[in-house]
Amino acid sequence: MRVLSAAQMQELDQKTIKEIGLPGPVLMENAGQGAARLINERYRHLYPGPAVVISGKGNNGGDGYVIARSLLQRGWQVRTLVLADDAAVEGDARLNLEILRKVRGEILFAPDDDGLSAALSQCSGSRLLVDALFGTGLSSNVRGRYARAIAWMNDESAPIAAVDIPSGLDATTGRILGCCVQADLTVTFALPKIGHVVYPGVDQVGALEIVDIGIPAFLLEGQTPAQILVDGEFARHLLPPRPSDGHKGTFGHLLIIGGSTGKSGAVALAADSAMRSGVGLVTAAVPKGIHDILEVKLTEPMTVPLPEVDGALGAGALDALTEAWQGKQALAVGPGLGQNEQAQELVRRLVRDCDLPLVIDADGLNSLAGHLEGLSSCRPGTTVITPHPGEMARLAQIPVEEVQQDRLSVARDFALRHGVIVVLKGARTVIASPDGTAWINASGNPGMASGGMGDVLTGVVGALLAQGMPAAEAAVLATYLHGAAADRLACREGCAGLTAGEIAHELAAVRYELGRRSG
Ligand SMILES: NC(=O)C1=CN([C@@H]2O[C@H](COP(=O)(O)OP(=O)(O)OC[C@H]3O[C@@H](n4cnc5c(N)ncnc54)[C@H](O)[C@@H]3O)[C@@H](O)[C@H]2O)[C@H](O)CC1
Ligand SMILES: [K+]
Repeated sequence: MRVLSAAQMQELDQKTIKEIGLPGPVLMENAGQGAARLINERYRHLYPGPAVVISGKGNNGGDGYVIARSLLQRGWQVRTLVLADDAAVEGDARLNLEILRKVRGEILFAPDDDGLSAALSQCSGSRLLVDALFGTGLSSNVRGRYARAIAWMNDESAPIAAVDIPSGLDATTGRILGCCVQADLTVTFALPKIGHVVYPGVDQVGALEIVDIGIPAFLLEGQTPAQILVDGEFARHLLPPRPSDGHKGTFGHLLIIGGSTGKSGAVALAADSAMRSGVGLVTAAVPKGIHDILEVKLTEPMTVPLPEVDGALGAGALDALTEAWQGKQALAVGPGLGQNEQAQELVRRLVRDCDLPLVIDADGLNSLAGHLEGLSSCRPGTTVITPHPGEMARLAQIPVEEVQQDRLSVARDFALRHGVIVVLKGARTVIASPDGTAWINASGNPGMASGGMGDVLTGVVGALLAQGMPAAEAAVLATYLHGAAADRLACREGCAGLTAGEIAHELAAVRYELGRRSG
């Protein structure tokens, strides 16, 4: 499902009005009536209220006036609190404020602090709150009486139904701008916004419902860059074919490069999860000091011992690696690699010299921090990097706080600049392509917050690359399957104490069940 930025939604609104000729008041009526219907259904147990609509002076408030009128006509006791002067309300909102007045809606104006205190004292004890204060027009941190109104709503015991987006949430980044309504229900229009589906926004919206307000879907066609929420319905269409006459060679051979003393498990997890993701063959190229350990840990995957220095891959391993990647379909570089300078130099040379599809993770990524020129030698759009926020910060040379402030933009900018697919891991992992398209993964849970999970993801990405999937699709599907495997396990064991190895064991079943879903 597509998700929109605030600007993209406003562009769609305006195109519908100007190019299609659907007047703004009709859009607002459709929005308000649709929202009122859902509110009336969900809060039937609170009928007939009293309910209060807390509105701003913009079109989000305009939606609120339509909702107030619609609830009034359904028999609800409704009052509307406008945090502005009467005269400040303009345009389509003005039209609906006048209509609300003519249908005898009770309207209170709170243009200043004193007015707000007086009005709120009349609204205490309401059974239902409707948040129509700010929508996609919020453009800065919420302050003053607006912040007081939000705090008041959150402190009341009544559930809050947010119109379009919880007030205080940035529709484009999902950031909280000072303070934010904690909604029980959010009714949005046409399509979800990015802010609804990324953290911390995800925690603010409550139940998310979408109302069609009459915007033709074809208007989306030309709109770029696209953002896509990846759920099972979307992911299942990415599953690669599995020809019944397929053999090991059909499904590719993945070479995994990594490991160091004390970090053999990372390679083992990546190799095991690759095998469970449908690849034909896996070979793990590791420092010879841990080779025997891997021979014991791994059964199906093959192993190759490489020259080492201090327990990690040494510069002398390049020739052996060059030979090892012959005849392979993809490489996965980094699990357990370590921070040894020779191993890091080896990765930089490999990235420069190898033109196979590549997934680079963990210390493989740290090798590239400050040496990004190597990425430009990769064929555009064939290399996947899978940083967590700290690794992304080192690669982009910005503070990790800045990465987390706008994950989508950081991932997108890096992908665009370096021609790679970026998988920026975390709750609601973001995948970004050099063409600007971004995906937001909806699967996964806090049970994934433990060591080894990234190695498992690396194995899944590598396995799908080796099966011939285009890099962006492989990254999106792998991220979804990885989270869905954790969800499948969490259904039985909860979200604490899950191990990466157990999640890897769910991968085959998750892929099978996804393939059996029907549209
Ligand atoms: N035809 C349409 O565009 C439709 C829009 N819909 C609804 O409209 C809102 C977007 O309305 P907009 O007027 O652009 O802005 P808001 O109502 O979200 O904001 C109100 C107002 O607030 C001011 N403002 C912005 N930031 C702050 C701040 N930090 N502090 C104080 N005031 C602030 C700003 O000047 C705005 O004017 C959209 O969400 C929908 O709910 C209809 O649904 C469909 C048609
Ligand atoms: K709102």
